[in-house]
Amino acid sequence: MYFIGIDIGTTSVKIIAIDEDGKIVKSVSKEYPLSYPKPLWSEQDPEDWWKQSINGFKELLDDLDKKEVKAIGFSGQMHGLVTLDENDKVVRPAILWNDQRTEKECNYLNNEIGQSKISQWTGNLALAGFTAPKILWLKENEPDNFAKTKKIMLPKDYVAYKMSGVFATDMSDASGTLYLDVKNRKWSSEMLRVLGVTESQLPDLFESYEAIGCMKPDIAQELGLSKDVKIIIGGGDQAVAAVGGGVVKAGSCSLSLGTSGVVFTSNEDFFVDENNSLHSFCHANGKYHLMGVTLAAAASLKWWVEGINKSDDFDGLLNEAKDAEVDDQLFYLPYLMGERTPHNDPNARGTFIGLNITHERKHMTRAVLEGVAFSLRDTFEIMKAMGVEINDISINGGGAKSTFWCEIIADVLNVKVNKLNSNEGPAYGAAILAAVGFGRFHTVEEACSQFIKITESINPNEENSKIYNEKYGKYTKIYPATKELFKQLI
Ligand SMILES: Nc1ncnc2c1ncn2[C@@H]1O[C@H](COP(=O)(O)OP(=O)(O)O)[C@@H](O)[C@H]1O
Ligand SMILES: O=C(CO)[C@@H](O)[C@H](O)COP(=O)(O)O
Repeated sequence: MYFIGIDIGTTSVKIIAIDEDGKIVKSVSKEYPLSYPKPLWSEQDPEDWWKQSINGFKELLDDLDKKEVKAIGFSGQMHGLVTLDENDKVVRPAILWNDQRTEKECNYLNNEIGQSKISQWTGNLALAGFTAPKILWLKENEPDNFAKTKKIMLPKDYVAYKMSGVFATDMSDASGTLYLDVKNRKWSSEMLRVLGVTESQLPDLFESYEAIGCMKPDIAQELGLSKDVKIIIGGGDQAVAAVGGGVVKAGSCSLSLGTSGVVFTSNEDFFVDENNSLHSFCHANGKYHLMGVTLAAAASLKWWVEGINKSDDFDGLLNEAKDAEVDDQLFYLPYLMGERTPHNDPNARGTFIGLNITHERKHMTRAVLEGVAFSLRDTFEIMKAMGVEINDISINGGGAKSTFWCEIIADVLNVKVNKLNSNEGPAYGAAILAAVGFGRFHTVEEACSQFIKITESINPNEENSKIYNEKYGKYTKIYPATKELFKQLI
């Protein structure tokens, strides 16, 4: 038996097949472009997700016994606004999670409607990347497109819809729209009224491990699969990555080093932190979770390696950076796309501070890795202040390929960092949800306990932790000192 997990990531679609014991049999990945048509904008064409998903499936299934494929589970980048017209054609490019154009709409929601109502209705506050402010933006700036929109969905739901014909989403991904009543796991009628959207424009809600239907016969035929292959809706990539990392028990913690960086804890019950500064969302196991998000984590490294150094040699640049001593005077702020946790500031910008004549590329690469780790520590500190006790974290995402970066994170957070038998994060979690939805397991927890193994633990280095603790103290002073300047510069 094979279960397939598909993750519609920001840089690529990743598809993996696992067997009934959770062993990865094959994995493929297909890239697609990301466009920044204007400052603050970030968009993708949903058709690219679909085309590359089909190409990826064909490659994955090439040498697998197709009749053994039983179920497909989904995961995807969260918050993206996908709009379809009455003929199910995409109305405009999807507006992504890291798009920052909605400051005005967020101010309207948080200040005019008011934070207390928004939080009471949804469990969260308006942030620029969330879906609700994007709908308000569309209504105001592209009224013809708004009028044409008959279906509103999230990235993975678009691919699942094309594959199954069922208009569906799940609680974990829907949490990031800001029009789900997270606590009660239903659409918020109050928020829909504010947005001018009706429930008929929204997908039906499922839990992440539930089957929404089967593969459409024409797609099954194209891929050589049975039309009885079950489609399991899956979830937002962060909740699903947490499943892939076994973070399903209350208090357990994961860290994702994808395009974004995320610190995530699993909770039994719905909970909102004092300042509502963390995302308070439904988990993919039917319960709840909290997370904080830095918008440019591995995106900072990709920008540095590919964009600035015009190289594709990630390992080469990272190896070079190992030679640089920890330098307590050189800092990097990773706010290339504005920032969510803890500043919630679309105007924040990336910065190197403290450069001197002796600095070389290796020092700057190291500063990039450290700056992302410090930004993740900001969320970690909020969680610790809430009384969440974190002794170890499981790590996933493309950045976790670098043991050096994992070591820096262990030192900066002063916790043990666990690498797992699968570094495929969301795609692996999606395959686990497929196995649960097919009926191989009764619960997500049962599947995780059988499939997930720690392969390597990285303990913090006491001396480096001390140095980084002091360096973090200085780091936290840079954003407040530059905040007003960033605003004036934009
Ligand atoms: N060898 C490497 N070491 C560390 N990071 C890497 C390496 N190769 C790629 N990456 C990082 O992995 C990121 C992609 O991670 P991934 O989890 O696939 O992101 P997403 O799901 O957002 O598409 C790239 O942005 C890049 O910075
Ligand atoms: O906005 C969020 C979570 O709230 C991001 O985590 C996106 O879901 C995209 O994730 P990656 O592409 O970085 O995995």
